[in-house]
Amino acid sequence: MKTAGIVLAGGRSSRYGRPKMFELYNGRPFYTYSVQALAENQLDPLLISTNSFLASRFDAPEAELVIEQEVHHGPLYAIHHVMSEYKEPEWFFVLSADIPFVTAPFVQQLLLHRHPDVKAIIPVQGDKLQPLLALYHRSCLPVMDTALRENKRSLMALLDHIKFKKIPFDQHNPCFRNINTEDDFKQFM
Ligand SMILES: Nc1nc2c(ncn2[C@@H]2O[C@H](COP(=O)(O)OP(=O)(O)OP(=O)(O)O)[C@@H](O)[C@H]2O)c(=O)[nH]1
Repeated sequence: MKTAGIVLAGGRSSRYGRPKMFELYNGRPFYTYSVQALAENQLDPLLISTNSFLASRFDAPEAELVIEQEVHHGPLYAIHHVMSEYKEPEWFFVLSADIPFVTAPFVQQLLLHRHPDVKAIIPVQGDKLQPLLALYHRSCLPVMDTALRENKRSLMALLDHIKFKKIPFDQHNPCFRNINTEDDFKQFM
C-alpha cells in the first residue's frame, strides 16, 4: 500500500504571531519532528505542504515542497491539493507542523490499521478526534471536493461523510500536544 507523508506547514500562525513551524525545540524547528516521524517509516513521497511565502525557509533534503497557489485555505484544501497532484499513493499520512513531540512509533502504530474497508484512520484522545495526525485514503478526494465546493474548510466536513476508524490513545500521550500560542510553548516545554 503506497503511502505518502504530508507535513501541513502552510498555516497563518496568527495565534502564535510568527510562523510557528520554524520555532525551535531542542535546537530543531518544529516541522522537522513531523518530517522525521514520517521519514523513519519510509513514507514515500515525503511532502511538505506550504506556500511561496514560507517555502525558502524549509531545510529538509528528504522532503519535497508542495507549494499552494491559493494560500491559507486550511488543512482540508491542503490535503485535497496534494492528493490531486500526487496520483500514485493510495494512502496519505498527514501530520501538522506544530507537534514537536510526535514520534515515529506513533506513525507506525496508525499505519498498521490501513484496511480496504476504511477511508480514514483518526486517533482519538479522550473525546477529541485528532484529524491533523491521521491517515486518509485517496478515495476521500471526491468527498473533499464536494466539501470545498460548498466552501467548507474543516476536516470535520470530510469526516461527517465518510467511514473512518477511530484509534484511541491515552489522555497523556504527548504526540498530540500542538503549539498554537507562545503560552502553549512555555507550558509544554
Ligand atoms: N499547507 C497548509 N497548511 C496549513 C494551512 N492552514 C493550516 N495549515 C497547517 O495545519 C496545521 C494546523 O493549523 P492551525 O494551527 O490550526 O492553523 P494556523 O493557520 O497554522 O494557525 P492560526 O492562524 O493560529 O489558526 C499547522 O501545521 C498549519 O501550518 C493551509 O492553508 N495550508
